[in-house]
Amino acid sequence: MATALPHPPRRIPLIGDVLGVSPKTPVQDSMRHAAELGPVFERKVFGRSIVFVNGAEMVADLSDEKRFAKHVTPAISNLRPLGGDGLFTAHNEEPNWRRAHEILAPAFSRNAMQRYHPTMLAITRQLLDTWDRGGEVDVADDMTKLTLETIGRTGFGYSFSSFERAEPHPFVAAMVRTLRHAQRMAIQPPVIGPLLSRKANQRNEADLAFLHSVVADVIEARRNDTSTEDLLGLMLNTTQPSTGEALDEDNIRHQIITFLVAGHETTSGALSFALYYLARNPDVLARAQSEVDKVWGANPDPSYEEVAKLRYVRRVLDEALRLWPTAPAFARQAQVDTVVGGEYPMRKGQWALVLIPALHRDPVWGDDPESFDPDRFSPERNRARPAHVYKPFGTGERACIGRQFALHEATLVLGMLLSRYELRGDPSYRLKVQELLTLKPEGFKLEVSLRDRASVAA
Ligand code: HEM
Repeated sequence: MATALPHPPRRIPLIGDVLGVSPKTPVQDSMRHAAELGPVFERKVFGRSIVFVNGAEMVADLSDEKRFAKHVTPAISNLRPLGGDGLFTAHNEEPNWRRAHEILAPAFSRNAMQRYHPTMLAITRQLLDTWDRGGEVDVADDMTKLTLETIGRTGFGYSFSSFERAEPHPFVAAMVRTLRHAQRMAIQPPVIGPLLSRKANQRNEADLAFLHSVVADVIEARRNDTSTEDLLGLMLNTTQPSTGEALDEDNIRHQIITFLVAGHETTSGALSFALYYLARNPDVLARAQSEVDKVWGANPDPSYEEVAKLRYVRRVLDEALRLWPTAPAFARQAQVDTVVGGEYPMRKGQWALVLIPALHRDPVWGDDPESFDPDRFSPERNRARPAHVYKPFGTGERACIGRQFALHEATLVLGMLLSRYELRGDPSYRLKVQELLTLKPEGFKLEVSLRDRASVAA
């Protein structure tokens, strides 16, 4: 942006705005700056400047698809060794973006969701089998097992045997390390940084090779299968409707890794935050539980259609994603010379980062944006809010392709857990948000026990 922007105090020449910030919490540090500096501000790190936008009016401008499009930031570019020109990391003009987007669209249709539903339910029941033993559960770990298994089996017919192992699948450990590596690379100092990270780079190469080998196995297992019922079937056996072009094998590998990562990290975080807020808010928990009992009855076996009937549970999820949108930022690049927020000129090619958790605390959300209130998402209050103030799934053509998948899966799982268990959080737990490109409540545990069915029936 051409106009001088507010920036954090104590800027150091050459180094920039690094005092008082931690490489482990870039999002939460930026949220603090947003609260102090207002709807737009700039941070400099080692000579690189990033403009952060979080005001509702300005985000509405950035959401205008005629003037702005997705920008692949340096942080996303660092994920290219993992995702290549897969959907998430592709530049807008790369032909494989539109090709894959068209080829994969049927995998996210209502029909496809109906097909995935029994698998999602079966995997949820595997989680219930382990929770039925009662006692303390590590919420983020269990939600990660569940969501990885769900995308693996519904998308690729591949099981990570997540519930049969004591430790998470090695794919998860390798993936977490590569995400951490990419996050560190995004803020390392020039020249000295690459020298210091030689060993870490070697480790990262080994992790990438391992991730690609898992994916090669996933493809091999389906080599002679001609079905087109899931993501992999569509990629192996169909072509782009508008051109007749197929995806090449390199790109298919990148798409699989993309979906395995994008398809589980964010949903598992969303479920974990929702459970955290349920445990913290007994009134909300009681209301959600009573909705599930009323709509599904005792011992539920919900059909696809019955999941969307859990209106209040869905609001709990929406509100958890308001406070902690688990993919916390997206970037927009000007396609023309323009002005945002009525006063900030942006030249064609300039870009800005939308800090979603700060947008979700804009004054349009009322004077107590930190409070957890699922009724913010009642139909009346939804209608009363301006457009473009709620963006947990990004915006425009490059918004999340898996939105309905995530919402169906998460509502189903929350409904099943609410129906079956008393959920008690540790009252001394203080929310600690872990940042690893996506957000999660770190170290959050629940004490679970089977509900007393007599009281459910009453
Ligand atoms: C609560 C869960 C989820 C959240 C909060 C979320 C959030 C997002 C956001 C914000 C973007 C846009 C990123 C950008 O503009 O740079 C995105 C893109 C994407 N998401 Fe999700 N996502 C979720 C679940 C899923 C699931 C379940 C899948 C797959 C089954 C998925 C696959 C993708 C893909 C492939 C893209 C890139 C789309 C494109 O550029 O064409 N996501 N997601």
